[in-house]
Parts: sequence; C-alpha cells; structure tokens
Amino acid sequence: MAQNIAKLDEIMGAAPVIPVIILDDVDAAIPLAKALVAGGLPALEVTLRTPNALKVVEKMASVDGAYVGTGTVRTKADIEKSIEAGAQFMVSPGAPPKLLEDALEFDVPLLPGISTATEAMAAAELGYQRLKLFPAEAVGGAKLLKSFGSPLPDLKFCPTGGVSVQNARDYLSLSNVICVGGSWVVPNDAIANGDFEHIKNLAATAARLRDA
Ligand SMILES: O=C(O)C(=O)C[C@H](O)[C@H](O)COP(=O)(O)O
Repeated sequence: MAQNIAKLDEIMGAAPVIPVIILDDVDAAIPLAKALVAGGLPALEVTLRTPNALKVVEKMASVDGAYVGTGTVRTKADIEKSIEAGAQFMVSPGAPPKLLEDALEFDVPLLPGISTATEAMAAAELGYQRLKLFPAEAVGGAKLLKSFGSPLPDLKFCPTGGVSVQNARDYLSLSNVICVGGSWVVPNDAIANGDFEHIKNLAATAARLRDA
C-alpha cells in the first residue's frame, strides 16, 4: 500500500492551519475541539506527549466535523494505539524508514516529517508524497520549501515548527504547501482558563490566512 494521498489531501486541504495540540485534561477535549471546528479549523493534531493524549483523541473524534489525528508518532505501537483511539491521520516529527514501512500496512495515513531534500526523496521512494517540513523555521523555512518546488514538484508539504500567524502566509503562498501546522491557536493559558471563545477567535483568524 502507498500513502493514502487522497485522504491526506482532504484533511490537509480542509483549512490553512492544523492546530498542534498538547493536552492532558480529558475534560477540555470536547470544548477545545468544538471551538477549533467552529472557528473553521476541522483538522486537529493531538500529540502523543501527554499521559491522556489517546483519551483526548477518543473524545475529540466524537465531535461533528472534526478530523482528529495524532502527532509525535514514533513507533508502530504509536500507530496501532492512534488507530484504536479513532485517529484519521498521523503525524511524525521524522521519517525513519522503519516507521514509514510500518505505516504502509495501515489505511490511516501517516504524514512524516523531513528537513532535507535527501529525506524527502527517501520518503518519496517509499510512496510518500505528502510530507511535513519539521522544524520548519529552524531548518530554512519558506525559502527552503520554495527551493524544493522545482526539483521535487510531486511533493507537497505541511510546514510545522515555529510557524505563527505572522509568518504563515509566507508558506501558504507557495505552490507546494497545502497547509501549515502550529500550536499558536491553542495557547495553554486559554485552555487552563476555559477560554474557548478566545481559541475559537484565534482559529477563525487562522482559517482566513489563505484569503487576500
Ligand atoms: O510532535 C509532532 O509530531 C509535531 O507535530 C511537533 C510539532 O510540529 C511542533 O511541536 C509544533 O511546533 P510549534 O507550532 O512551533 O509549537
């Protein structure tokens, strides 16, 4: 099986920004997902970095209109747990060949992270044409991705890492960028204070980033 590009294009194309969520409080999962979806960001990446992350995925997966995925996926066990929890996509910070091969056994697509042309080409050889650039700002940002465009025209990216409301447009204006990922739309203090209205407003601003 190859990477399910049609499914990933549907998810990555749903909005200009995929919020990167680090959440342990299961009770906040549904209000947070509802706020992000209501603001116009339906694709949600829940990183497997907290003890309750998979429970958060399960809760969020029940929210109408949400595409819930997992992030920080590093092993086959992470893949299996993600799918069991209801993830519709998975994101990894890297692209180790073993993980890429393991993920091809499953229908739920993996978006692996790369940071060089060689890594992008190695992933493409295994059938991966949708990639995350990580950590985007630290490895060269929009200039790096622009440089990939001509020699690697079949590959499309979701830059993540250091992307913000200030620089997101630099990426979104590139023809090889489908969307960006970022944690700026889910500030910890707003979650802790239950200020989901603020998160909805941040999401609405992010959802308009592709507009003029
Ligand atoms: O663990 C993963 O799979 C990830 O997706 C890592 C995230 O991309 C970054 O942690 C987001 O970085 P910031 O938006 O700069 O906070």
